[in-house]
Amino acid sequence: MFEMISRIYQIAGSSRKKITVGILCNILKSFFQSFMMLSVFLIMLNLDTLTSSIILKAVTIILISILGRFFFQWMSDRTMSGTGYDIFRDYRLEIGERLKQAPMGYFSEQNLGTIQTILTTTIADLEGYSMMAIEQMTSGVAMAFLMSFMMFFFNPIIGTLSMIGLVIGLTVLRLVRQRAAEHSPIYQAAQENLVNKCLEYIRGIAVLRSFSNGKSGQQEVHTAFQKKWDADYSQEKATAGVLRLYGLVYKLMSCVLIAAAGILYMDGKISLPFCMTFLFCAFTVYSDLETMGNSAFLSKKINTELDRLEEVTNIPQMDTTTDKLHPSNYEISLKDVSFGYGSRRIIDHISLNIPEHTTCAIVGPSGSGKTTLCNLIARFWDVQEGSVCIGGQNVKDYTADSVLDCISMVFQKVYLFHDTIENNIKFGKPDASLEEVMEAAKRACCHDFIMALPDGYQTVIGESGSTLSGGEKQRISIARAILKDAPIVILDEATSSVDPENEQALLSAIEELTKNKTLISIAHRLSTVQKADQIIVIDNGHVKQKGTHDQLSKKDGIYRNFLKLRVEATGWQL
Ligand SMILES: Nc1ncnc2c1ncn2[C@@H]1O[C@H](COP(=O)(O)OP(=O)(O)OP(=O)(O)O)[C@@H](O)[C@H]1O
Repeated sequence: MFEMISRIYQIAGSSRKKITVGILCNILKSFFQSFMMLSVFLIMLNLDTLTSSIILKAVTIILISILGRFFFQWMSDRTMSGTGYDIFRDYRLEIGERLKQAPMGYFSEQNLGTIQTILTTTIADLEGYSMMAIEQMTSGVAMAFLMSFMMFFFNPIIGTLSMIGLVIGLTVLRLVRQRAAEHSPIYQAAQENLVNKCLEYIRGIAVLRSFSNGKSGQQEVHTAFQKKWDADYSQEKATAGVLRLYGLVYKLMSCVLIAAAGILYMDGKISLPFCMTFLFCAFTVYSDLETMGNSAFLSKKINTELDRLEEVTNIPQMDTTTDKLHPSNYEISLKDVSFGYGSRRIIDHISLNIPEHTTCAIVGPSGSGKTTLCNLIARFWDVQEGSVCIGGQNVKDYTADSVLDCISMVFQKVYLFHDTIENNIKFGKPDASLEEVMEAAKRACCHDFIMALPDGYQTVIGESGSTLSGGEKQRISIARAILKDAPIVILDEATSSVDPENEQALLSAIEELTKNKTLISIAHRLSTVQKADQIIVIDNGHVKQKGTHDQLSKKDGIYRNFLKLRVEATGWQL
C-alpha cells in the first residue's frame, strides 16, 4: 500500500503538495468521525441522570463530528479529485516528449500496441483510480487506528484487541495484494494483446477480406478477446475469495470486541457506560477498512500499471545534447558507417560524399539497405560505427529535431493526418499563411484538385488520407516538403506506377521540390537515376559502385544488370 503511495508521490511532481494535503484531510476526517464515540460515552455515562445540558453537549459533539468530517471530506475531494488527472496529463506530455526522442526502432508494431494501451487504458485507469485508492486506504487505516487508540485510552485490553484486529486485517490484505500481483501482469498483457490484434485486424482488413473473407483475422481477434475474458475471470475468481475473507476478519473481530466488552462488564472490570460505548465502537471501528479491500486490490493493479508506465518512460533516448545543428553548408558525408538492427548488420563500412546542391541516386536490390542509409542521415537512428556529417558537423552531436530541421523527407508510404488539407500541408511549416500553403500546393501540382474538392483547403482528409488517391496523397506530401523548404531533400520514390497524367504532375512536383537542394533519392525511375550527379549502388550493405549514369552503364556490374532488368520489366529506354 505504502509502495503505491510513494510511487505516485515520485511521479506527482508539482501535485505532491496536493496529495499530502489530501492525505492529511483524510486523517482529520477520520479523527472527527471517531470523535462521535465521545457523545455516545457522554450519554451512557449520564443515562440515569440525563439533563438537557448533557444532551446539548452530546449533540454539540455530534455536530462538531459531522461538520468536521464534512469539511475535511470536502477539502480532501477538492484537493485530490482532479489531482489524478493533473499528474497523468503531465505524464502523458512527458511520454510524448520521450517518444519524440526515441530511435525509430522503438516504434515496432508490437510497441505501438503497448504505447496505445498505456496512453489510453492504463493512464485512464490511473487517473480514475489512483487518488480514490489513496483516499480509501488512508482514511480506512486512520479511522481504525484512531478509534483503537481512543479505546486503548479508556481500556487497554479492548484497545489492544482492536489493534490486533487491524493487524490481522492488514495481513489478510497482503494476501489480496499477492493475488492481484500474480494476476495484474497477465491482465495487462491480455489487454495489450487485444489492442494489438484489433489494430492489426483493422489495418489489414482489406487484405484479410480479399484473401480469406476476413475469417483468419477474425479468429485471432476472437482468441484475443477470449484471452482477455480469461484474464478478467481468473483475476476476479482469484481475488473474490480473499476479499470475502478480508471482510469476514473484521466482522469476527467486531464480535470479539463485543464479547470482550461483555465479559469485562460481567467481571466488573468496566462499568455499563464503557461497555455500551465499546459496543458502539465495535460496529464502527473497521467500517472504513472493510471498503479498503477493493482499494488494496487496486493498489497492486496500479503498481503493475506504474511498472508499464516506467517501461515507456525508460525507452532509450537519442539526444544527449541540447546543441542545435546550424551548418554553414549542406554537404553530406558518411565516413566508414556501419549499422545493424539488433545483431543483424545492414550497413557495412559505407563511406560517401554528397556535395551541396548535388543529386545522389541510391539504387540497389530490395532489402539492400537504401532506406536504412537515408534514415541514418536523418538521424532516425544513430550509427554504430563511423560518422554522418552535414556541413562537416557530426549529426550525433546535435539534437535530432535540429537535424530534421535541415531535411525534408518524402516517403514512399505517405502519411496524412485526419485533418484539413491546409493543416496537412502546414505540417511542414506550422506558422505558414493560407497563401503560402496555396503557393506550395500550386508548385506541387495539387492546387487544382484541392480546389475541386467540396471544401477546398478545408476539406478534412479521412484517416491516413483514405479519401484521396495515391498520386494525390503523394503530391500533398510534396507540397508539405516544399513549404518546409529545407536545404536537404530525401526522397523515396514511389515504386507503384501512376497514370500518365498523375505521373507528369508528380514529376513536376518533385522537380519543384528539389530545385537548388542537396538531394538524395532512393530512385526507381530511370529519368531520376539518369539525371543524378552521382549514383550509389548498394548491395548487401556495401557500396558496390559509384559514378554517373554514363560511367556506370558502360561498366560490367550490378548497375548494368539492374538497368537491363528494369528495361525488360518496365520498358525503360536508355
Ligand atoms: N526496423 C527494422 N528492424 C529490423 N530490421 C529492419 C528494420 N527495417 C529494415 N530492416 C531490415 O533491414 C534490411 C534493409 O532494409 P531497408 O528498408 O533499408 O532496405 P531497402 O533497400 O530500402 O529495401 P526496399 O527497396 O525493399 O525498400 C531488410 O532486410 C529489412 O528487413
